[in-house]
Amino acid sequence: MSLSLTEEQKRRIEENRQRALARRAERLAAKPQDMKQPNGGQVLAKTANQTCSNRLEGWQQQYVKQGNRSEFLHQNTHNPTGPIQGKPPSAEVQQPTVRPHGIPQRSNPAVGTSLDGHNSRSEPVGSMQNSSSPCFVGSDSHNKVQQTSSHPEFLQPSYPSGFNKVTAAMLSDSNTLEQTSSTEFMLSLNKNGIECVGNEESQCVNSADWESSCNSEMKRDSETKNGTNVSHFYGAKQALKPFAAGENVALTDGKAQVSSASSGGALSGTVLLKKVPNALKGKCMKHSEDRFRVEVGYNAELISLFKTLPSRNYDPVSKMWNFNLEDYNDLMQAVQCLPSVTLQPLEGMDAKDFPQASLPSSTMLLMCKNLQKPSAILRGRCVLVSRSRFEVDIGYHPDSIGAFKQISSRNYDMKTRKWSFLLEDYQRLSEALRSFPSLQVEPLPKAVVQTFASQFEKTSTDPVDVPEAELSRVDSKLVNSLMPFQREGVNFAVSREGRLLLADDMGLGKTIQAICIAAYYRKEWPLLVVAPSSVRFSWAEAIHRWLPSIDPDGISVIVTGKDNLSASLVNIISFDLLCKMDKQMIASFKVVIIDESHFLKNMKTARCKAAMPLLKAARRVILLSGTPAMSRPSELYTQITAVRPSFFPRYQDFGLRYCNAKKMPWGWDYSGSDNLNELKLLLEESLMIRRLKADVLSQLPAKQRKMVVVAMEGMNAKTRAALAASAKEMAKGYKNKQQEKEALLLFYNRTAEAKVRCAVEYIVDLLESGREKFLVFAHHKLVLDAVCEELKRKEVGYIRIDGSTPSAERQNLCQKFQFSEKCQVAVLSLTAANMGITLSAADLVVFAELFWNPGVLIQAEDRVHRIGQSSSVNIHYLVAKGTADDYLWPMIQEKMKVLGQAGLSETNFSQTTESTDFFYKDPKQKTIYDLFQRSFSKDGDEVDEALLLEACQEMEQESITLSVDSTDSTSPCKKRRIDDFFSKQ
Ligand SMILES: Nc1ncnc2c1ncn2[C@@H]1O[C@H](COP(=O)(O)OP(=O)(O)OP(=O)(O)O)[C@@H](O)[C@H]1O
Repeated sequence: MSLSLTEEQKRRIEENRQRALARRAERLAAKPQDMKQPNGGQVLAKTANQTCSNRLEGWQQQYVKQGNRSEFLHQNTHNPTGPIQGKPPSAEVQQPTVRPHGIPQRSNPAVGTSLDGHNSRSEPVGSMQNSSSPCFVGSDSHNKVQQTSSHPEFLQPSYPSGFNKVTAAMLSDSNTLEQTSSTEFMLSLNKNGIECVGNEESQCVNSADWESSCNSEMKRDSETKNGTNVSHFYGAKQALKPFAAGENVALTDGKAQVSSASSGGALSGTVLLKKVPNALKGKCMKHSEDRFRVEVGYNAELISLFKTLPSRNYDPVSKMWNFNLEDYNDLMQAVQCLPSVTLQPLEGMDAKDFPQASLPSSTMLLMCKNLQKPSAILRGRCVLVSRSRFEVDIGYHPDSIGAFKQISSRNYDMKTRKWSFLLEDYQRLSEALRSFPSLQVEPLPKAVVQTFASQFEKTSTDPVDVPEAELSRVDSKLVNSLMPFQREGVNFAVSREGRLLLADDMGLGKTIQAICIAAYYRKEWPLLVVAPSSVRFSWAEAIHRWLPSIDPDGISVIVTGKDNLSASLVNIISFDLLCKMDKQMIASFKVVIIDESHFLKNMKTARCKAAMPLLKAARRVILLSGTPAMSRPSELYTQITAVRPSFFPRYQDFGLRYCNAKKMPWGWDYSGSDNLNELKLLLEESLMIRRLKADVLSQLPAKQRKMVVVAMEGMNAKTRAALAASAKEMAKGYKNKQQEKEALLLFYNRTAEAKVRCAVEYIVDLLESGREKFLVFAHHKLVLDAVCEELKRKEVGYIRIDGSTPSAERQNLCQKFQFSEKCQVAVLSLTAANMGITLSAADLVVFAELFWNPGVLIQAEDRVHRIGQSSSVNIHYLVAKGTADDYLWPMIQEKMKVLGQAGLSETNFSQTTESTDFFYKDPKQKTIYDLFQRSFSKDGDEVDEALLLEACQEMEQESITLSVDSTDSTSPCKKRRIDDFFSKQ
């Protein structure tokens, strides 16, 4: 007999069933462990799906925007309802194909495996199907993917029914759980999170991409008003993004139990990590009763991990970390997050002692969180190491090694442990490295790429020969005088289109080269020369000397702010006056020479501010400096920018690359240095030429004398008047020789007073230019005192030897100058220290004052130019116009000829020094010159003979001993006689 139910009964039963179901659903929500029940997953998944439905739109929009995954979009278009509306809810995971080498090929995110046992491949709709779908929450007994409930602390009651904290975490954090096969999840942690698996090209993102996408997603998330903090995964890119601080790691999903269909057994709670093939291997060893240590090589991630363990201790001797056994399990579990490390367990403790199946403890979560921190990103950089090769400077990163090995030009340096490649492989390698999101590799600077553009395209490593410049348009006198290396300098300049930094060592003739380069561009003149004020007139002289085709009237030295700049063909101006000039007028110059360009090293100075716009506007920029940077690369920045404004438009870029720039509480510190070899290569290729004296010594004379015409405009009115009066008197003539001599000495004395300021200024400029050791000779106490005072004021180490220095002390002073680095200047009396001492540690001698006896001068020069001197010696004679120098200088030259002929001077003075034909245009001057000649020839004969005799004796002495002679061989008696003669003031 069949028992048939009435309609009413059926309705009531159905109502009760519904109520029961509802109660059960409530119970399930309250008791997460109940989710193990078959229906639990469904309930949960349904809720999740509903919750996430709003998000789907955003995700789709993102893809539309990206133009990516069109196939997926197409499928969605065909089934607009998708599983959310049209199908029973299910949590689905993606099922990528497995690539031969074991790394799974990421499949179309639309294709996945449903956790409820439905293979979503057969279902075209995949709105929640990508690997990181928030719908990965449900399970049943068949699909072997279960949401465990053994960690109730992960539940968050305020979540909608069916949500636990794990689910929420998955949803709220765009984590990176990837299913690598239908049965296994692969959580491939890389340096900063998840390894890129599958098709790198389409899926890997660099952190910059990620950041921007993350920002937009965060924005979208914050706009969600569904009452939950859940967000969703946005597809492949999102799944692959690196971890960021504050996220829950995919390990959270370790709460999910993943079963392996292939193995047939469930691995409860396991998150299987794919270790890279050449993972770093280490082992745990017993350290003490309650501690263990880890013996392993360097791995940045591992160290980050170690640092999260409370009981950590680093032993600097063994360079190993050890821990309390209490932390053992946590460590071993967390190590599973690191694909690049494997650790052998402690002896006697099997894997079962720290079951992989156990869910992550809070410590482990903390550790994994720490792994997500940006510090876990492995940072490195590409650095140029030669004209044709670059190096990738990163720590150990197994994946990138694989990429390196794909490049045929690779080279591994065992010493530095760095890989280098030909520049032509740069692009390829950069692309490969970009695919590792855990890696941040700073590229080569734009300036390097620009400069070595040809090397990026070809394999040739030969430097391109600099073509010979066609110099027929330049005065032949100049061209014929160029030494071979100077000619090369000019060729370089022309090949760089007249924009360069000529950084030859001091005394190698930068002036002649600069004049030649400027003359090559003569059609673009007027020419502007900016120089320290102490050498402005020397520039006028040099231009007059080397370019005789220029009318001397066309060369003007600007001495006051009122002078008309640009009125002449050649304009010479000091840095200081440049600041006072009209900016528009300054900017009109197309050819500019900057002498001692390191004067511009500080961009905050007025001189730099005045010069930079001028240099940027000019077509040809010729910077001259023997010491472009004296202490740090930051000093080069303005000079580089002056020549190539496009190289480093931002100081910070330059600072970060080459100055090891650091952010300090007070601002940026650019005082360091970094990548200097690259900087050198860049500069030499693009804009700088530098030869050292040693490089071209064979082309240089043993001594190079230079006349430096010092500017006298700073002379005070009283001195000027006194000098003029003296000259006027002398022009009248004298009744007797005594009067003549007295007048001359007075004139000489006043000359010293007039020159002292310029001489000091010149010495200061030399120091500022980086001259490390040099001699300064002067005759008058006034000048010696002024020089010493200034050195003292500037805290420059010096020695002083004059008539008052006891003989015994001279030796010590000389030793000090010779061997102490701090002792930079030797201030010497022309008559008291011109012989018997050796100061060959210097290779420059400056004569602040002239002297009528060339024998004295040559002897003075030879304090440096003597045995022990390996360099070419530079001699600078400071000559002041309108003073006694006008007469002394030609007289000296004439006498020098005689000494040269007598073999007493190694070099012929007149051949190596510059022309002096600007003297004696006025007949009165001729009268005075005759007076000088007459007086000093007659009265000086005796003295000259005595000096020459002593010089000969000294030379004999030197040739016998061939050793350093630092004793004063002049007898005190003779010396006094000579001193008396010359020091009558
Ligand atoms: N080719 C040349 N022919 C003749 N004299 C030369 C030549 N080259 C350089 N000199 C002389 O050598 C001396 C040094 O030259 P210059 O002053 O140009 O050197 P520099 O490189 O500018 O040195 P610093 O950096 O000290 O200023 C000068 O007297 C100059 O006239």
